[in-house]
Amino acid sequence: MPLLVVDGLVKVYPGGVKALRGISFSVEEGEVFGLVGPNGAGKTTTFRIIATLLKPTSGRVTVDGVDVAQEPYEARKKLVYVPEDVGGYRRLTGLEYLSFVIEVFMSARGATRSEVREALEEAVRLTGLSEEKLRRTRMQDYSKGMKRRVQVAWALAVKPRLAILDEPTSGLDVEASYELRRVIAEYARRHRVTVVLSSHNMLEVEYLCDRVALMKDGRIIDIGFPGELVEKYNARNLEEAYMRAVAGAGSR
Ligand SMILES: Nc1ncnc2c1ncn2[C@@H]1O[C@H](COP(=O)(O)OP(=O)(O)OP(=O)(O)O)[C@@H](O)[C@H]1O
Repeated sequence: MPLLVVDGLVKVYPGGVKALRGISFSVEEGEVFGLVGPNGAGKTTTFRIIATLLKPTSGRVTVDGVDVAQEPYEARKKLVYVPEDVGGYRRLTGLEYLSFVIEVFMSARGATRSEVREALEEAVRLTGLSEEKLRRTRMQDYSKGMKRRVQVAWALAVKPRLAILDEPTSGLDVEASYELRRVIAEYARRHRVTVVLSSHNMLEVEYLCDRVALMKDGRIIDIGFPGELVEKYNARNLEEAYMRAVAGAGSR
């Protein structure tokens, strides 16, 4: 059974905005799966439903066999959600932040002290920062890129069944994005952590994702391996494939 199953999700927000119009996809264990599409396509809404933070109007999601609407507490033990902009915790140092979030996540799963310590060491390693810098610098004083790296580091280091990363590299410069992509790709493959991420950047998902879903206006217009989609739309790259898929979907 796939690790993540999204089946017929519909979300109508109060006020009548139809954010999701019936989307379905599934993600296998260890896969890096990308949702791509423009602003307002419904990526964050999908993530918030999977992460148990939002109830769908209809449809169903299971993570590792657990229905997220019926058993949200069980589901939360299996997943980590890193929103695009994590606020708060500004006054904690990087190390305090990592210790806090790792402790909260792992103790809910009944981890031992030594497992928590191991995850913290792993997270420190994944940040690429020295422990000294993490000990000295408050979250509010990191650059946006470093903050994202700290957040992604803990999300991967606790080895969840599913890591949901909302636009992990948005707003980062070329070097910081490259480095963060490398960390995600390498870690997911090495530890078989299933990753679902969103991005506006087609080149990024082409590099990072095993499979992608192309979204527009609350619908998935196509889904497949990046190379397969490029070929299917007779395109030079995923960006061009996306544009052709959108044009085709519009004329149907
Ligand atoms: N709380 C809300 N109340 C009403 N409408 C909302 C709410 N949150 C999102 N929407 C609307 O739902 C639609 C989908 O938004 P969503 O944030 O899921 O898209 P997105 O693909 O993540 O976009 P972005 O790339 O800009 O983050 C948009 O039209 C948005 O305006």
